[in-house]
Amino acid sequence: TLSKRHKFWETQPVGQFKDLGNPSLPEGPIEPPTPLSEVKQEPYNLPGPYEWITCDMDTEEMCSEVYSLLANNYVEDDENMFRFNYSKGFLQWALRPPGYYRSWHIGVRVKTSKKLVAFITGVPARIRAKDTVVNMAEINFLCVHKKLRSKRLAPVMIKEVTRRVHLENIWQAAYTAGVVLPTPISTCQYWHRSLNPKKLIDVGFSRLGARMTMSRTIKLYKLPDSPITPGFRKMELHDVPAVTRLLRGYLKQFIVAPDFDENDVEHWLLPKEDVVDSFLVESSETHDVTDFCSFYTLPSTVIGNQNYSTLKAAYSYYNVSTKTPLLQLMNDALIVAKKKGYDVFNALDVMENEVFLKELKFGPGDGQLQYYLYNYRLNQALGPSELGLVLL
Ligand SMILES: CCCCCCCCCCCCCC(=O)CSCCNC(=O)CCNC(=O)[C@H](O)C(C)(C)COP(=O)(O)OP(=O)(O)OC[C@H]1O[C@@H](n2cnc3c(N)ncnc32)[C@H](O)[C@@H]1OP(=O)(O)O
Ligand SMILES: CN(C)Cc1n[nH]c2ccc(-c3ccc(F)cc3OCCn3ccnc3)cc12
Repeated sequence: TLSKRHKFWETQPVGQFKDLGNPSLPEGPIEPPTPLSEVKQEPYNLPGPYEWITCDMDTEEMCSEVYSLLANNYVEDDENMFRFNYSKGFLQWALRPPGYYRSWHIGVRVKTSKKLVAFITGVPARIRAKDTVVNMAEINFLCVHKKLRSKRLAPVMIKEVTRRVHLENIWQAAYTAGVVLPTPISTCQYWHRSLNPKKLIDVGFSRLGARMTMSRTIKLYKLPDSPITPGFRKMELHDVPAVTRLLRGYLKQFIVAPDFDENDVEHWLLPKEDVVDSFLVESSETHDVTDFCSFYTLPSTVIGNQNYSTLKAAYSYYNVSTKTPLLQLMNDALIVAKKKGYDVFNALDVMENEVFLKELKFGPGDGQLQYYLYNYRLNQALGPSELGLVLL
């Protein structure tokens, strides 16, 4: 990182590697807002054959085009064995939260063929950094078609989404990536818990442990048929106020976390089939909601395997334990995920997750997820357990 030149990122208001040793720089915005009249009014120039398109995710046709671009060209693991396969329903959910801007769903297409060849998105979010709640854009789904890589298209995409976010008078952003850029606010490790070990070994996701047979491995990961916590049930619409109170109280302990209100909780955490699952523990005597757990559904395409085409993966989302031990709560989450046919349950070591990762037989993944803020300086990097933010 110190030797690498970041010709684009060195021009951006982000923590720079050269500033790492300099603790006296003030925390907070790196650059002041620009007067709206001075924000560039017209889109950035694209290379000749390409044009911008604002992607209306409400239309089935556009949603399908975005789905296919990502399904074929989005993030792969380091060994190019798996590629994220976000579903159309998931993308519509992820991109249309309360207060979303259609103009922040940005595509690049070929002028002649109209083929979608690149994409980047932002959604509005209120993020608290220490004691300051900041209106931010969460940037995601940056994707350039495999055939158009290494042509410096990504910096143009990033500048264009930045321009459109500025036009809405928002000056900060949050994003995560598997690559190291100037400069992570936190580096997190991802972990995997096998639910269907036979399939995971067949597709090469996992390997049979030394001195382990397949039947011994299946036994090792076996789970009960039903959750064991009394009062454990699916979240419903009428639970939104109680879950919001529970979650807001819990997230206060983290240095960076979303500032969810009831509208946000209704959108992000109410169960949606094959998109997001959420459960809570309601005390039978007091009817209080004492605990909460959730995971989102993100399949991965298995690249080039005869027997399987897809890996069904659940990703730990937001979890709160105030009465049920987190270990027991997350074991119930594993049990329902297994029951629903998931092959693997993934989690980052953020929040208090390290309490359950080893205990519940998660294994460490082969990479890290870097967290970033744009135009907002924090003077020291955060440990994963100081982070209360999960991006999709
Ligand atoms: C106030 C509002 C602000 C809003 C904006 C905030 C910032 C939002 C930032 C975006 C957050 C997105 C978060 C997100 O979506 C989650 S991270 C997932 C990103 N997508 C993928 O990995 C999909 C597969 N890969 C691709 O499609 C391409 O490889 C991409 C498009 C990734 C790069 O296309 P390419 O053809 O391979 O490369 P060039 O066009 O030649 O460009 C090379 C330059 O791009 C820099 N680069 C590479 N990967 C990056 C990444 N993941 N973030 C940021 N920058 C990235 C790289 O360091 C270099 O700059 P440098 O020379 O300075 O080092
Ligand atoms: C977060 N969101 C921005 C998508 C995203 N972009 N880049 C990434 C790099 C890692 C993870 C990740 C996050 C949590 C997790 F448990 C496993 C993960 O990746 C496994 C490796 N992998 C990559 C693709 N297929 C499998 C997500 C992402």
